[in-house]
Amino acid sequence: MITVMGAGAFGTALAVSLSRNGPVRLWAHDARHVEAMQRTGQNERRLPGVPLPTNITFCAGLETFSSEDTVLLAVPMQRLRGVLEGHRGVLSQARLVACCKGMELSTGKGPVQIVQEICHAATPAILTGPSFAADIAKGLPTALTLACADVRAGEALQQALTTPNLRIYRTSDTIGAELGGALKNVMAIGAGVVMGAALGDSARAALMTRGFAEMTRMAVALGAEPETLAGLSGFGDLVLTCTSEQSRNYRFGLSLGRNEAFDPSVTVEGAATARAVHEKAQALGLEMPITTAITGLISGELQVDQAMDMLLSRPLKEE
Ligand SMILES: NC(=O)C1=CN([C@@H]2O[C@H](COP(=O)(O)OP(=O)(O)OC[C@H]3O[C@@H](n4cnc5c(N)ncnc54)[C@H](OP(=O)(O)O)[C@@H]3O)[C@@H](O)[C@H]2O)C=CC1
Ligand SMILES: O=C(CO)COP(=O)(O)O
Repeated sequence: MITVMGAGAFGTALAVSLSRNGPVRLWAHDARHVEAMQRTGQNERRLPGVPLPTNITFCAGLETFSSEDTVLLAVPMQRLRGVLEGHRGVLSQARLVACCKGMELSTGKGPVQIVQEICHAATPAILTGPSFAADIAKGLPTALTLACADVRAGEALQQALTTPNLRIYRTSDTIGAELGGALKNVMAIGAGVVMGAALGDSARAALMTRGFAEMTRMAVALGAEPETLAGLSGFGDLVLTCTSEQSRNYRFGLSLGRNEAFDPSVTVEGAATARAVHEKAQALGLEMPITTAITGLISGELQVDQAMDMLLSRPLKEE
């Protein structure tokens, strides 16, 4: 059976799609949320307007969990460690598929690394790539990357998680897959700033292209294959979230660029991740000027014109 931990927009959308293959269990950390989903047949809090199929069951505990189960971890990045530590006993030997995108602020680690650290005997994997929860929930066609270092387990997960609308590609490069998803959110905030400040489509294309160079530079320095970054989990998701107002990271950037307030209850993974990436780049001695500028914009230490001056006045170099 598949258990999805995290009843946010993404976990709920994955549960809806996977329920076409068989029964799915959807876990939420808040028992009142579980009760509301049972009562209304919808997740009004995080994915309103989507009827939840009857073969999705809801729970706030994992009492009936079997170690044969596959678990999708669809909680926000900065909450992943706490969720795993709270359920270490039951999850210790499961197949654990991280579905979150980001880098932990306190450690600079990605989701697969955190799963490995806490649940040593589990099989860790990550499901990532360009996919808005609302699109998946509507049954629109979507392609994702499943990364698992254990090739056999990766093949089994690829089969189990493919649905008529969800096409899954596989790789064993978990480092590349998790970094692609983390780093593209930082660039999506930057693209939003560019458009919010009316700097133009050409500037956004420049940011995406040079941002992709930064993403690849860091990922390769940390052991990723450059091909992974060029795939769905990197380039694919960068394109999606730098160009669509469905992206919360992009919308957050739009408000920064317009000097407008942004609803703090909305999950914006790129905000904490920008800081984590900036710190890691400094520790590794990597040049990541766009990430530095975006981090300064998010913290309020830089205004848009200062960030632009900083980027445009850098010494001229080869592409
Ligand atoms: N939405 C999307 O289109 C996509 C999202 N993702 C990724 O999925 C991950 C989750 O995002 P998403 O579902 O969109 O986020 P949402 O903001 O929709 O939901 C977050 C969920 O996490 C829950 N939560 C908050 N704190 C905790 C905690 N301490 N323990 C357990 N659960 C907690 C929230 O509960 P509560 O409501 O009670 O606060 C809520 O159910 C992110 O890393 C995101 O990047 C990936 C691809 C697409
Ligand atoms: O990662 C996503 C799409 O692939 C979702 O993006 P946001 O978190 O910016 O909404």
